[in-house]
Amino acid sequence: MIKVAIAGARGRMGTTAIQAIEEAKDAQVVAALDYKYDGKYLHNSIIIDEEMGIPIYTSLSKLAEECAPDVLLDVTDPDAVFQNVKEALLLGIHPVVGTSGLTEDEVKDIEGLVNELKVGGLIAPNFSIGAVLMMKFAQQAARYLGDVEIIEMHHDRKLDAPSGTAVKTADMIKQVRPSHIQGHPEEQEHLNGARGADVEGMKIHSVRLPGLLAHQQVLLGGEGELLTLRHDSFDRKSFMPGIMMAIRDVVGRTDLIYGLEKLL
Ligand SMILES: NC(=O)C1=CN([C@@H]2O[C@H](COP(=O)(O)OP(=O)(O)OC[C@H]3O[C@@H](n4cnc5c(N)ncnc54)[C@H](OP(=O)(O)O)[C@@H]3O)[C@@H](O)[C@H]2O)C=CC1
Ligand SMILES: O=C(O)C1=N[C@H](C(=O)O)C[C@H](O)C1
Repeated sequence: MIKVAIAGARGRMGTTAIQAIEEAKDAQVVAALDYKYDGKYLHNSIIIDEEMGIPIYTSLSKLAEECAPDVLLDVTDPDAVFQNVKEALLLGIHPVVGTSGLTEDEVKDIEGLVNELKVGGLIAPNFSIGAVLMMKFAQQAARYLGDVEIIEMHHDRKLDAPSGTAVKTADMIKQVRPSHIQGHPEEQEHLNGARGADVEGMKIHSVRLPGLLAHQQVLLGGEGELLTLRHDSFDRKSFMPGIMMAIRDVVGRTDLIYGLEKLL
């Protein structure tokens, strides 16, 4: 049985992940890591005092001592994730990270620590299999259609922009297409941000609206043609098969995996 602790258990992803892990035969949620509610319990998404449901800890070392998790699933926010992952590694707990907003330097630091401690970890900017396929297809297509714009669209409660998925997509495309200026070389922005964020000439546009969950379009233009790749997550359940795949994989690892596509 794989013992999982969840940081961010009270949140939207945390709540859905608890259900998915509890439904699996080979994994169980043993504790929640939080920054408040120490000593309380999370039961059916409610914080209670009685000893029922998932115990909440504000200290990962105390949590580790009392619950001995194999994995820490982090679905918190960009300010919390780096510290949580470092502490988990130092305690010998395998981190599975869904939280977006880690910087390139932070990912490098985590990789250094993973290699030094030989405690494997996994960071997935997107756990949805469909989104991972969309990113792979975009990478494949960008070999031939090298002018790319990414439009990512999310719910308006999202803290970070651009999304981790858009950053990872641009990252994967960077590996197969030479950096170059897109659009007119003398184009001018008459309103700041009109052309979006720039990654080696690729543009990323972030949309935030109520009603949306997680959506992305990759537009690849060529002479007289346009290829549009689109993925939509309509429910957070779309991320659960990827999360379970990551939890099962990471316990046998001593390296860092960045991107679920490495497991497909
Ligand atoms: N990789 C993927 O496939 C996916 C990744 N995500 C990412 O997952 C993260 C969470 O998303 P979502 O569930 O929608 O966000 P929510 O805001 O619903 O949940 C985040 C939770 O983390 C809690 N939290 C904040 N800081 C800490 C901390 N230090 N320790 C423990 N808990 C903490 C928050 O508490 P409080 O409410 O008190 O602030 C909140 O309950 C985001 O970064 C999002 O981008 C989301 C979907 C898919
Ligand atoms: O905040 C979200 O909701 C999501 N965040 C991730 C991201 O930043 O790419 C993954 C998914 O898009 C949902």
